Amino acid sequence: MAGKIGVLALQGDVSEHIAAFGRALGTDYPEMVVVPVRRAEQLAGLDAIALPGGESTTISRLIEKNGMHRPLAEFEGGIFATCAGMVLVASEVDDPRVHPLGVMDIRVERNAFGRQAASHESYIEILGLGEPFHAVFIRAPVVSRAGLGVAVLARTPQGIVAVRQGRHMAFSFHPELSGDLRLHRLFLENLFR
Ligand SMILES: NC(=O)CC[C@H](N)C(=O)O
Repeated sequence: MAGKIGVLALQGDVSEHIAAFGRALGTDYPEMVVVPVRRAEQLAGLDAIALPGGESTTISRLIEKNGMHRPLAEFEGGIFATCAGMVLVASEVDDPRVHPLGVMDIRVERNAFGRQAASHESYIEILGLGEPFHAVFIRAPVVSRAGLGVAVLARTPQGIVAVRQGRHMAFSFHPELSGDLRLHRLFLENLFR
């Protein structure tokens, strides 16, 4: 199947997302490519887009500056959002500097793990995966409210850390950093089934 996955390339860990999706497509989707996306026109023809980790206030500002808020909010493909990306896909965020896209019915709290646990790694259970997942949290957000149409895939004592709504998935942690591509594969299966 030919097709394209975009990675929003305004700020954040863009190259890690490009590499991880490239590997996840591997032999299962050999004709698909991964491309960086910086302008609204580049959204046309994408099957999905990844919103990377980084600084959500900065990415939000750049989305506005590049006229991409509405095109992203209306994007019809799947969205794979990690960390700052999870903040951006929300419908409600605790920080007024972020103008979220409202594509998932979730409320998100930025930097919700407090100073001690701000950055840490742990194995967590995720719905749909047989074995625990090595999750890398870096000043991670949590979901404090998930709407009725949202499937909660994982939670920690601090709150919900993985969600799916239709074709979209969002994670508090960074699946693009741990070398485990099961969540990328789950996303692709969910997108193309
Ligand atoms: N690693 C990350 O993406 C951190 C996200 C950051 N705390 C934010 O809300 O923008």
